[in-house]
Amino acid sequence: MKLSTEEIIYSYGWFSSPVFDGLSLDIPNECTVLLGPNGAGKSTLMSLLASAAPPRRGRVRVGSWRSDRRRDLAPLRRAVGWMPQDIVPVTGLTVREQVAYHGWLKGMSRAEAWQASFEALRQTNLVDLADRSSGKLSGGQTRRVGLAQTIVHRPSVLLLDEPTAGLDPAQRSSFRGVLSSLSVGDTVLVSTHQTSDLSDLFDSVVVLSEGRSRFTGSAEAFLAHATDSSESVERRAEAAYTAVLKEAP
Ligand SMILES: Nc1ncnc2c1ncn2[C@@H]1O[C@H](COP(=O)(O)OP(=O)(O)OP(=O)(O)O)[C@@H](O)[C@H]1O
Repeated sequence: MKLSTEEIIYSYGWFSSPVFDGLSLDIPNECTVLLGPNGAGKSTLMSLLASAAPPRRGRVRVGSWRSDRRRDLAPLRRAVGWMPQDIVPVTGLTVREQVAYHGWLKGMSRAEAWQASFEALRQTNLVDLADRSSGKLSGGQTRRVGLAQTIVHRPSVLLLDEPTAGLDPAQRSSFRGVLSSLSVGDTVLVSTHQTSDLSDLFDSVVVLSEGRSRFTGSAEAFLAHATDSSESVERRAEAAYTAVLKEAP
């Protein structure tokens, strides 16, 4: 599904300098990794793509919907599943209830959301934890609950903001396994600082720096920025990232 920004201007306050000052970006229609240094604007971009925040100027397009057309906002938000960095447990709910609740928030009926929650838990290997209190889980389990509640309404576009941050290598590997086996979303955008972590998952790459796009293209074109092609994909991804950031904007 088409996912793009057009001439977006956005700042967190009227008097602060803009995070984006006319950002136009076409997100490729596949699994894309979003890279960029701290403060580059990755999380802000994700929240704008999910229409959780309105740009001051410009628009987001998701499929045929536009964020600057009032009647489009509800279907646009339903088409998108956004997993922010912090997953907040809903006090007093079990894992399955929390996942179903997010389906209901996206416009599903209660019965439909309850039904869909089981499938989301199955896809994220959480069926065994369905009746556990959602506030009493490990970091890795909480991330998987975050993923389950993001996919419960079967979005066409999936936005995952640093989904593996703070996880140990085993949990990262397990989360990656879950991610690669998901059968939702024809457009998936994953922000990360761990280039190596997701190298086997991404088809294309976007690099942001200081609110500007520094690279958008296929993974192959991205890796071609690394000079030593005999290195592993992980090492080439790191070298390519450094090279792209060093190039003149
Ligand atoms: N709630 C906020 N209020 C004010 N400024 C903010 C807020 N959130 C982010 N910013 C600023 O917006 C800019 C972009 O931040 P953002 O979190 O989008 O970057 P990021 O690329 O996701 O960074 P990181 O990799 O550290 O998560 C930064 O300059 C940041 O200080």
